[in-house]
Amino acid sequence: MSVLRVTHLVKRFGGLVATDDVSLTVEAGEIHALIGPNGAGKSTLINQLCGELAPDGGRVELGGRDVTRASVPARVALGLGRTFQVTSLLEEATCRENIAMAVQARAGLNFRIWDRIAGRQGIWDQADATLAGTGLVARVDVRAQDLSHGERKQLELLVALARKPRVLLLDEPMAGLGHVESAQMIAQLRDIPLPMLLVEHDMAAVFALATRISVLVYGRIIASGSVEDIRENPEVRAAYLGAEDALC
Ligand SMILES: Nc1ncnc2c1ncn2[C@@H]1O[C@H](COP(=O)(O)OP(=O)(O)OP(=O)(O)O)[C@@H](O)[C@H]1O
Repeated sequence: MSVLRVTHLVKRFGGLVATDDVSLTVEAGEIHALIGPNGAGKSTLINQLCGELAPDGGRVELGGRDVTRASVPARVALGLGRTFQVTSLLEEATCRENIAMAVQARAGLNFRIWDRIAGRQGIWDQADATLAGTGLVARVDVRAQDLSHGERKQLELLVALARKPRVLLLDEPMAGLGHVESAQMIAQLRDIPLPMLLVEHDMAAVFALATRISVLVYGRIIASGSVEDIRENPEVRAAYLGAEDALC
């Protein structure tokens, strides 16, 4: 059974078909990358998977359950985790607090009784366990607003992981990162033992991480296959005309 299954998904904005009969799966143990030129419909697809945008047709299944009409929180509760193109951090809170709040949200606890609940120490312990061995371990007490762009991206990923998802949707995790930070992010993603759908423009990162690649152009998946299949596919190269170096 696929961890995530999308079947014949359609989304229209007026006359524009932004997601045009898209079918794809994310299987256990795979990093399925979704690539495509600007405006191809990648964000529109992710937003439908998360429940932020209702599809006009088709079906989304999470762990075999139909979630096509399910709310965002219902999907999170079923194990859907995501990172965002635009930051979702609590700026005034430290790294440790950002993660603790994600742990707490998963536990469904009330913020006002945080100091009184028996499980308080457990929340901090889980936050520390999430941070242990990561590039942020020396930055646990730094506020999100004082982190570098690369550190913020790392923290966003850890916040998503603190919710203990079963599958991760990653929306451009490399965006805005320099060479060194990208390498760190690739290493961090490689260490995560979760199936992922990775939307990314950075082809070096896609080729380094993906076990399967699907190519979206004008809302349609025009090719899907291994890294080698996609690199050599003439239709894909044509879709990236002008940016062919990206596929080398
Ligand atoms: N809310 C909306 N209303 C109308 N059109 C929209 C809306 N959202 C997206 N679109 C259009 O749908 C198409 C797909 O956009 P989308 O943002 O999903 O592409 P993308 O592949 O994520 O692009 P990028 O790589 O630049 O982020 C574009 O033509 C866009 O202009």
